[in-house]
Amino acid sequence: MQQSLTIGTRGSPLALYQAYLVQRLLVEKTGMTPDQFPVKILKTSGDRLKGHLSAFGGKGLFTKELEEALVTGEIDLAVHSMKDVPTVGQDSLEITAILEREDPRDAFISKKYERLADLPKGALVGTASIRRRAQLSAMRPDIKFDLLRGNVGTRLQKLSDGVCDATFLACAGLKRLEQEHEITEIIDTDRMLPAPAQGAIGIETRKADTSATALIKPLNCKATELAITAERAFLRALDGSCRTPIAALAVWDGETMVFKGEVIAKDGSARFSNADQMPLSSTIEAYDFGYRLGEAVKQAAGPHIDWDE
Ligand SMILES: NCc1[nH]cc(CCC(=O)O)c1CC(=O)O
Repeated sequence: MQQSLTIGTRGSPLALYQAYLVQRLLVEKTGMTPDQFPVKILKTSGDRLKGHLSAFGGKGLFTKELEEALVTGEIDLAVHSMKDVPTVGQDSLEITAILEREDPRDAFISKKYERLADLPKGALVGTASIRRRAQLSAMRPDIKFDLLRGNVGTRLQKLSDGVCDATFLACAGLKRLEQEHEITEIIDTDRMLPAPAQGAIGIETRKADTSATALIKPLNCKATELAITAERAFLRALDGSCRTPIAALAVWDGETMVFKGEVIAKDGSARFSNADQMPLSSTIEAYDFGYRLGEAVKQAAGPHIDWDE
């Protein structure tokens, strides 16, 4: 009999869904049984705090404890939303597989208005995301913001309670939680470019754990891996933390990667973007491509953007 591998995850419904998705895929691929992939819930600092994520150091809030548990061997696999994974990680760990990406777009959700364009002057939007806030401010300087924190279900409940006029959530999470019917309007990526890696799930392992690596590797989706590599390289070139509003999306046109990335001032008053396309097939090419585009944006944005404070 094969050994068992413990899957570590946060306890939110979305995190749990993702952990059990990985368990199911592993069972399908390996012929092993679900109990050989027990799921262990860990609380992360991101699950405890209130307020703006960026005000708490940002980096790794939802992943740090999972990575520590991986290092100590308490768990063998960590399942992450790649959007929440810092671009600089632990040396002894690696993202071994990235699952096929779900819809990367953002969804506008409101009980009062049918479209984003219908929001009246001075409407109150609930979001803890500095990227969505900056992008929306650039489009609509009149909009007011309120922090809306908590997991997807909590936020939807608060919206129903009328604490704000609208919110934005990733389509991916809503689809996975079968809450797609909550979507009021899907926002095209030309209007709101998603966070780097939005919609992608990654599985992290210890580099030294070659048996886990061998089991996980077949779950990797190459097209998604290359896209996420480029988007995260763009992010890394611009900012190691998550305190600057940065967006990036790579999509495929056949063998050609079509990339767009941007950095926005927190108040939406300045915006620097870059787009390019290139046929590529290796992670090194994807990384270089995204990194170069990020460096160019950083150069252009320079003093116009408040990088960190
Ligand atoms: N930071 C929270 C977070 N991390 C990943 C997702 C959505 C799922 C995904 O992008 O894969 C969300 C919630 C949201 O932004 O709506």
